[in-house]
Amino acid sequence: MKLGTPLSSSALRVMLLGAGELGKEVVIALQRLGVEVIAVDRYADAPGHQVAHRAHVIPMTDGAALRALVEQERPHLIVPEIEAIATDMLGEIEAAGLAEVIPTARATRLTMNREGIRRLAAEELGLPTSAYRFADSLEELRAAIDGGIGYPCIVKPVMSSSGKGQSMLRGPEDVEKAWDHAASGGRVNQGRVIVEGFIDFEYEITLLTVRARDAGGSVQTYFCEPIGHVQVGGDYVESWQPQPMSAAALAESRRIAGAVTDNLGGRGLFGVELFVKGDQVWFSEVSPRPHDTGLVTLCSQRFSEFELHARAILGLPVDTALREPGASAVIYGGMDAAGIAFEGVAEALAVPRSDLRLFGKPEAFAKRRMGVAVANGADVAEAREHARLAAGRVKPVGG
Ligand SMILES: Nc1ncnc2c1ncn2[C@@H]1O[C@H](COP(=O)(O)OP(=O)(O)OP(=O)(O)O)[C@@H](O)[C@H]1O
Ligand SMILES: NCC(=O)N[C@@H]1O[C@H](COP(=O)([O-])[O-])[C@@H](O)[C@H]1O
Ligand SMILES: [Mg+2]
Repeated sequence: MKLGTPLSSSALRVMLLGAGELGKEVVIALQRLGVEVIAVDRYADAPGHQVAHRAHVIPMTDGAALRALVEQERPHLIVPEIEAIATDMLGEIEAAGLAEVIPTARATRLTMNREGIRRLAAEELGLPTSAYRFADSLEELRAAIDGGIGYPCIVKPVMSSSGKGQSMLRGPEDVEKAWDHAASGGRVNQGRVIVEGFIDFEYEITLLTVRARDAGGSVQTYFCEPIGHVQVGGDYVESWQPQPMSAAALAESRRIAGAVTDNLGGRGLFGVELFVKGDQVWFSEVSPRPHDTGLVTLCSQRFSEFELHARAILGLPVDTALREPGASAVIYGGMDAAGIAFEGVAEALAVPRSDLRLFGKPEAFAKRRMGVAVANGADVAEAREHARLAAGRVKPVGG
């Protein structure tokens, strides 16, 4: 893939579908390599819009609108950044040779819907996962739980992320509430849910896995050090790298991540989510793109997950080495308001070895991720302390 000069006839053009906090960092990484970047999202002034060469707002789940924009912009690469996209149209675009879809149109189709990736991992690849069933109505959901999943269990819309619409159920009295919550919480209301048996894991990790060309030009699989994280209500609040693991659990994690990403194919970085107990590992899900818990790599790796994604998709070699222990801690909006301001930034940055990203989202919600603190330390425990302290000092206030 030849790199050229942005905004000229030699430009290599990349279109991001989704321009949130993760996309913003990918845009910056691509621009550092002289790529012309077009950022697309469902709302105006998304974080990635603010740093791209051009910005567009379209309903990305509308296939016709997506095709029209691709024909107008003629990107060489299309890089999905969020799951809610008209992935069937991505398949048509790929088949027509209009653009290359990262990592592949099939990977984005399978992972946008929990059913696609779960059936692939568990039924085709035979990988260990929680028990699961799918349901299209409250009655079917009750029947699935009574018919074998049991309690506790977790209900999620088949299309959602960041914990939206997710509930943990402890008994029959929780079923109706969980169904209603799922119906209102998915990014695309499909009226279908997955119910999963609860896995009583010791810890959970994201294993960032990169499919990139080596010096000889063939695609190889590279693993980053495991990232540990804490989730509240299905959304990540803290992550750190490296997560200590037994040699057996690490080998099993790599086996699972290798199997899934080999099958999905293409080039790019994947976030493989795994649950671990002792030497036992369960596959949970995979993002065929940078992962929110991987924000920690902004301070812990030689190259962040965003830089690795940029390199991999451009056909360039990668280096997944850890630099030093690091951690990240999320900053939520804490209120529903547009154009908020942030106090305490100087105090936050006075925390030793800390840094911040304020994403610039035009509108805050109480539980919308508006920023993140990252920090290093002598070890993971100290890095976590620094990151938590820095994040806690940033106070969103009304604009
Ligand atoms: N079967 C399960 N057993 C135990 N915990 C679970 C299970 N499924 C999900 N969780 C918990 O909920 C979190 C979020 O679940 P999941 O990753 O499926 O949601 P998500 O909406 O796709 O989130 P994201 O987009 O942030 O990855 C998991 O990281 C884990 O902490
Ligand atoms: N777990 C997936 C994830 O973290 N995705 C990140 O959040 C953005 C959407 O945020 P928003 O809902 O605040 O617009 C996405 O665009 C992506 O950057
Ligand atoms: Mg997840």
